[in-house]
Amino acid sequence: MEHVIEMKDLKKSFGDKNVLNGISLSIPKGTIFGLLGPNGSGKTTTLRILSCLIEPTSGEVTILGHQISKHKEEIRKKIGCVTESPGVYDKLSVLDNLEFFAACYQIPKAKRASRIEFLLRQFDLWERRNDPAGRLSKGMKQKLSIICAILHDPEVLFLDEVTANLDPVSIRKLKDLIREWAASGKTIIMSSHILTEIDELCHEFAIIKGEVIRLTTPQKFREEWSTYNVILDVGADLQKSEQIIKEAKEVEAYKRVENQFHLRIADPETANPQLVKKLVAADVTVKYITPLSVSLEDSYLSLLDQEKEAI
Ligand SMILES: Nc1ncnc2c1ncn2[C@@H]1O[C@H](COP(=O)(O)OP(=O)(O)OP(=O)(O)O)[C@@H](O)[C@H]1O
Repeated sequence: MEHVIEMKDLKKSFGDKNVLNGISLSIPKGTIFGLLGPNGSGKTTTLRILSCLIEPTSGEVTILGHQISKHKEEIRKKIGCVTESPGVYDKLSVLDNLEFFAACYQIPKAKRASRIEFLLRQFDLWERRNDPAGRLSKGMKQKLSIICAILHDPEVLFLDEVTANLDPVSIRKLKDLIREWAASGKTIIMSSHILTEIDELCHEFAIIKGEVIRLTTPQKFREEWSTYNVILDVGADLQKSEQIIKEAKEVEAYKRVENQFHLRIADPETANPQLVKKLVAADVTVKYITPLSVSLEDSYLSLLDQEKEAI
């Protein structure tokens, strides 16, 4: 598998404060990769190192085959980054900001105007093209910094809390765009505190707290933290059902939640029908049996609780 980004034992200290204690991650081409972690866990620091904005204290990063310690200029041409604070010039107009970035990225003059117009229209900023960037709303400024980051059509994108300040319609559009970029082979690393965003978008994600404490996919992570995976509703036949559930070899664990049972069943597709047969044979009315899904947020909070207890 082609890894577009390789981080090896990345460490970063600010003075005597160790912020990154050895992050190693490999990210394949076309992946949307999430960075998750509590405040101050080092997400922005990691993204700033990857974006060549700050130097690591030690460790190495390779992006698209170039070592960051040796080939920053090569890397900068091929990456785009959206950081928490939009890096646009308030006194310049929207168009002049983009002209400036286009010149920095050495986008050929013949292509600049059409590329800029295309992106401004895509992000609903065309009508505001002559306004100074300082007069844009926070969300509009965020869109402008996204355009600045993708103007040169980079192969790798770093997005730090990219949906902050955007309205729901713009967030939906941006999510679709992020999926399109990945489908076209771009590699994206995004940090977010919004777990549904990680869940909906990311193929894989790492939870970091100075180091990687979990590397997983949204689905695997939910499965890992879901103690119960099936809901059974038997109406009024609670006692009789409980006896059957207790004795059923298909059920690994269960708990009663009001008028329902939450069950842990290893192989629901084959085990559920057998359990239902047993219940029906005992004259229990099975109202419904359905998968119990756990949100990524529940799983994440459970993990952080467990980490706290371990300290
Ligand atoms: N330039 C700096 N000088 C000193 N300390 C810094 C600097 N930049 C970051 N830090 C510290 O490094 C730690 C990690 O910060 P970072 O911004 O990477 O966290 P984060 O995971 O992005 O947090 P958040 O979710 O709050 O955005 C924090 O304790 C922060 O105060």
